Amino acid sequence: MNSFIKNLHQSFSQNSDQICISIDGENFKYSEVLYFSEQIRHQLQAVNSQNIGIYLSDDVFMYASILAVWHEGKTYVPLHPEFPLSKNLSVIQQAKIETVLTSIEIKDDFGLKLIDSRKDFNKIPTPPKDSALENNAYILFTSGSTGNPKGVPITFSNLYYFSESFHEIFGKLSPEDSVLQMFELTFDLSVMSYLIPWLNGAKVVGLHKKETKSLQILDLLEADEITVALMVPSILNLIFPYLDDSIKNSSLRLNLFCGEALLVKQIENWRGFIPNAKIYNVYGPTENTIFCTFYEINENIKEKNGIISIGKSLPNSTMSFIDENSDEGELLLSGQLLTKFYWENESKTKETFLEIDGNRFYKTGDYCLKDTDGDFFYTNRIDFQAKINGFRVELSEIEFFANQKLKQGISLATTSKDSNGNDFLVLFTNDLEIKEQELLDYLLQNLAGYSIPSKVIKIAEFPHNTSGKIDRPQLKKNYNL
Ligand SMILES: Nc1ncnc2c1ncn2[C@@H]1O[C@H](COP(=O)(O)OP(=O)(O)OP(=O)(O)O)[C@@H](O)[C@H]1O
Repeated sequence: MNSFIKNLHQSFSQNSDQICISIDGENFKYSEVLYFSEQIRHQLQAVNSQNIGIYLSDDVFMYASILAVWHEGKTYVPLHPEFPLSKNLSVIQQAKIETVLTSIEIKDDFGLKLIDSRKDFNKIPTPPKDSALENNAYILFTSGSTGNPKGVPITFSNLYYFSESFHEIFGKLSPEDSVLQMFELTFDLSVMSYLIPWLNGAKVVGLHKKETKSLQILDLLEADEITVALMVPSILNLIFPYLDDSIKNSSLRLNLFCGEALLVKQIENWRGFIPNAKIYNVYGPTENTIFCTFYEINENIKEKNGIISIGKSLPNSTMSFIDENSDEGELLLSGQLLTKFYWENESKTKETFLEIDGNRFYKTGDYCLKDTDGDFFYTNRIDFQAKINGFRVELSEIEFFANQKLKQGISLATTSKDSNGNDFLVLFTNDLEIKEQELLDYLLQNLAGYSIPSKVIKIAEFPHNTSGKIDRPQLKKNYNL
């Protein structure tokens, strides 16, 4: 049994009477989740192909399916009911999926063998099958906003090192911990949110879809006495309207943010609500297993342009720039958390990974800076960089000054092309009160003329993608930009 599966298996046996999953008001013990997973395994035994699709909504069977796939020595590939059929089909085709675990009625005909996760065969648990550490635990297909979705295979070894690093920096959890799990399986922050609790006998509290996400999160934090939560910063924008100075949450002890730039502004509003929590900004791409940096947010927050530092590397991962002597540039990642390649996509692999002196590096596409203490700062995605009339414009700088002027909410700067093919700047904000002219005047006092947006668009709410991040392409599409 590989050391990752061994740790997981041990935790399931040692914690059999603890609550493993709590969802939609129902609690399931570790022994029960294991039991469900054995029923699914029973059906998987007849399946030859390695990659198994999971097409389930948030219920206990979704989690049991993951365990079943791993215990059978196979790899899971999440599909998504909210993805367009063409994307699900592209994933199925690329990953050569022949079997899908599901319990919801699939209206789209995938032409595949579908396994109902809920069938009961009265099977008692058997030990996990042997599988190598180098086998893939899951393959995630990224959003593909820039073309065909690309598959990122993450091995048991990657997960083993991630969990070791997590425990070293944040400490082990205990069966007394309740961990909020608000992500779709297609987004790898879900993996931290169920895996770390599973390895420690803690409770995973899942979100169910019926209610508004923001309200549900606030409710669950309180009612389930959540102690650990990983969130995307955007969720704070949705939660803020419901926060009240008189309400405090006392149970949350560890709150991690990942996935997008975290703003000082957002944390200042939030930290008063969770007085007992240690708050960290963590950073990382899917290609380097969930996240690979950490920065603890204390009284004196390190920031650049209002964006909080992403800090230093987790153990088992490294950060560097191509030019060793420089303290800025495109961030490169290397180490034990790194995927080996894009799934069956040699050209993309060649384009994105570097080999220097026998070591492999991943080019993140993120422009970063490093200070003299060795703390890193994310500034922008290189492909988001704008050129206006030949001048390089930092979108994050425009957002920084705009945010200073806003009374509430945040701003998001983007570019579009006019009919002559020239870039122009657009600023979105969800502060409906702010007067456009006041905002532009303030920007004029602080920025060069070419950095002033030609258009300010006020919106009640930013669109979010299935990962919960602000959906920039959708936002632009909504306004024909
Ligand atoms: N703490 C953070 N601060 C700033 N940016 C972050 C942080 N964490 C993650 N990111 C951003 O998210 C990216 C990784 O996200 P992910 O792997 O989910 O893919 P994506 O780039 O959002 O989407 P896709 O590749 O599917 O189009 C990072 O490269 C970085 O740009």
